[in-house]
Amino acid sequence: MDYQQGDTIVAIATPPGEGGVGIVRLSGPRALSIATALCGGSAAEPLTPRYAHFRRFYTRDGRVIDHGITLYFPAPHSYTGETVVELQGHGSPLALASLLAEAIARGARAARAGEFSERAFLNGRLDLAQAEAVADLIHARSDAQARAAAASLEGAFSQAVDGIHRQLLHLLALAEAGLDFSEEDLGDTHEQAIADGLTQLGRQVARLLRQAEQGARLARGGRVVLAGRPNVGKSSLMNALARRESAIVTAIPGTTRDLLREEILLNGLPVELIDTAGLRQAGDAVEAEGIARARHILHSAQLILLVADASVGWQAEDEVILRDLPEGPRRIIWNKSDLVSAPPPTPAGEVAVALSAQTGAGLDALHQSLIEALGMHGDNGPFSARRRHVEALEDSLDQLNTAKDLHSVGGVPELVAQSLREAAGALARVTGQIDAEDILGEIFSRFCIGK
Ligand SMILES: Nc1nc2c(ncn2[C@@H]2O[C@H](COP(=O)(O)OP(=O)(O)OP(=O)(O)O)[C@@H](O)[C@H]2O)c(=O)[nH]1
Ligand SMILES: [K+]
Ligand SMILES: [Mg+2]
Repeated sequence: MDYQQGDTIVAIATPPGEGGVGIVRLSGPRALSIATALCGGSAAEPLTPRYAHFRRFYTRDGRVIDHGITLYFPAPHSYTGETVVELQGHGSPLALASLLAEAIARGARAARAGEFSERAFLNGRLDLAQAEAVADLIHARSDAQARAAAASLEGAFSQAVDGIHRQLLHLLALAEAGLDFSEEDLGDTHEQAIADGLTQLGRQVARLLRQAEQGARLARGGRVVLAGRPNVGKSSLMNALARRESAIVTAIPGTTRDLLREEILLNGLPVELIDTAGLRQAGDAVEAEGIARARHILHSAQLILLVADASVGWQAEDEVILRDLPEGPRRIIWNKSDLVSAPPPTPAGEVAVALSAQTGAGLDALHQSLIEALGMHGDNGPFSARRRHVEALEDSLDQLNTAKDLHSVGGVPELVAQSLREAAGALARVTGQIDAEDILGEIFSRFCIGK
């Protein structure tokens, strides 16, 4: 894309609210002329590239809105690859809103969410995986997430993808060379080289896929839902895990009605805990709504903790709840174990953890069980990734395996080459070298405005 084409976008790049500094960012062919006008027009010295100018910012009728630093980045040496100007004033929501309105009045357009990063991608300043890492870094909620996103932004993931992509194209060239000659011409060494290449690339993609899965898990975090009969101690357990009195605990069954959320860190990864209303025949409309919400949220859980009362053992009502749970990982939690000498028998085929939310006994074992059930043990992966990347790598691996199978039985060389081409294409989707248009809206709309 020619960076001198298209409109000029503007946004407040700093978060909403009061702060020391507030930044309005312009990008596009008219960024310099609009910023110059905002800074008083031709009366002031022209802006020098990458130089911090102290400037007043004016309305069209000459009123001073604020003053601060103006930075000018001529295309293509900017975040977006277009001409960018930043006006860095005070973090006053009203002054920033005026500045934004003035820029729009002078011909800029309010930027959509993620539009600066989208332009950076379209202008080749970032590949797609890196642009996604920008959003992941901004939204990171744990140190491990931030570090992984920074690694992706630095290109750790993209370089691994590109490296394999290059080798795949090389192998494809080799396979295609075979199409023009009969087998006798090229001989066994040629076929052996293709076989070796397929095996080796399969291993590399499989390894990268595992890392991407770790990275995606890391970026996503986990959601754990606490469910069970009234009064078994779901809210008590939530408070014990969150280490604060977040939920109301009383001896009255049906205490919790709304969904309650707390975030905890497990092995450096954020996990969202959700406490729910006790599941039973509801007493009133409020409780009925709480129970409906509880049942609904169970479907989005990565892990369900079905809490039961160790002092009374497994009840018919527990069994009904267990049978109604959606498919997926779950654990039985024998709470109130402080009241018994040994936990009661657990239903066959279920994994249980005995603990006491009140005394804290058994909480460490629960932590371990959560880490294991959510696959959060060990290495968090060297970079952040997303479901989209994992799927593309899976496709690539599938195609490589197909090529390998076809080749090993002496299948049609054209089909081997076709599978290799598809394997390369799937990799290219990760970094957005191909098929990017369809997903840009989806990816960048989740960014914040001004990024
Ligand atoms: N002895 C003992 N009592 C507990 C334990 N955990 C919770 N309780 C008591 O059990 C009662 C119910 O606890 P809650 O945490 O409100 O139970 P809940 O499952 O959230 O109840 P609802 O929100 O009404 O469904 C309270 O009186 C708690 O003090 C425990 O580990 N040991
Ligand atoms: K209760
Ligand atoms: Mg409760």
